[in-house]
Amino acid sequence: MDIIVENLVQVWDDGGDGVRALDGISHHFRSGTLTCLLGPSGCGKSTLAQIVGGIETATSGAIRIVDPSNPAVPPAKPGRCSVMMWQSLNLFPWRNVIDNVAFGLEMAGVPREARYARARELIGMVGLRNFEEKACSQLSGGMRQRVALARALIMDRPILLMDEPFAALDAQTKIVMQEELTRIFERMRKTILFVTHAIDEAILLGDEVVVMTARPGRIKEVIAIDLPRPRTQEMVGTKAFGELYDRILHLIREEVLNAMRQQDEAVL
Ligand SMILES: Nc1ncnc2c1ncn2[C@@H]1O[C@H](COP(=O)(O)OP(=O)(O)OP(=O)(O)O)[C@@H](O)[C@H]1O
Repeated sequence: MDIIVENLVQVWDDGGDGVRALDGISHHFRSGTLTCLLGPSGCGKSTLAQIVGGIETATSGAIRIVDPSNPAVPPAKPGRCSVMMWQSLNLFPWRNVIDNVAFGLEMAGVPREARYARARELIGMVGLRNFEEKACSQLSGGMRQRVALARALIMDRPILLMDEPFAALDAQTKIVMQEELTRIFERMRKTILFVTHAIDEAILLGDEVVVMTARPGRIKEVIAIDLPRPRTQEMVGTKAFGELYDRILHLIREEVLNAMRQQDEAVL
């Protein structure tokens, strides 16, 4: 599904003048591509993901979700065709892996046998075969992340929204999960919005990187990542990767400094 965002503005109620989180965001997120949203803390990345996911409604502007291969079909409702995965995974620790993964289908009334069959497929896909019966409280952070990914994928929605899903992982586990995600993405080709603070992660995963300004969030620049797929960690050391990194770092540094200035002014 294509996600077409037009002049999106979000002003959060803070009991005063309001917090202008997004200020005129327009972008076309193309079907089957992975877009990374990158920007300083508080620039509105999560806000944008939540609005695209239908969890929040924008103050003004429009979102159209359309199937590019079937343009005559009316736009879909944001919440209906997306699923969100957060850093705080919201797994049920007392439930086992398979019941966590199958949760969405259980809520949708899918019979036990059918939902377990699908859950087993996805548990295999994320590399957790034979862990079906383990309680989630007994799993490592990386394994819980895999459960959360399988739980999101089981909904089979065309749009996957990922808000810093790997931020809490140790460096090695993060590398493995990034490679897992690229592998799954190349296989499933969903439209993915991936919020991150990490430039290297954005380049490794993304077809494009949307660099946002300090609050109020606007789009500063969109960088196409033309590295070949499949992507692997070995690419991080290449000249092409380094050039992209430097270019994005330059853009981000300016915005992080702006965000820090804003914070200083708020304290004074
Ligand atoms: N529900 C809310 N109510 C009020 N203000 C909010 C709400 N959600 C976010 N904000 C404010 O909107 C601004 C943007 O927040 P958001 O979480 O979208 O930024 P972000 O770029 O994702 O930040 P970070 O990288 O630190 O997670 C911040 O100033 C934040 O405090």
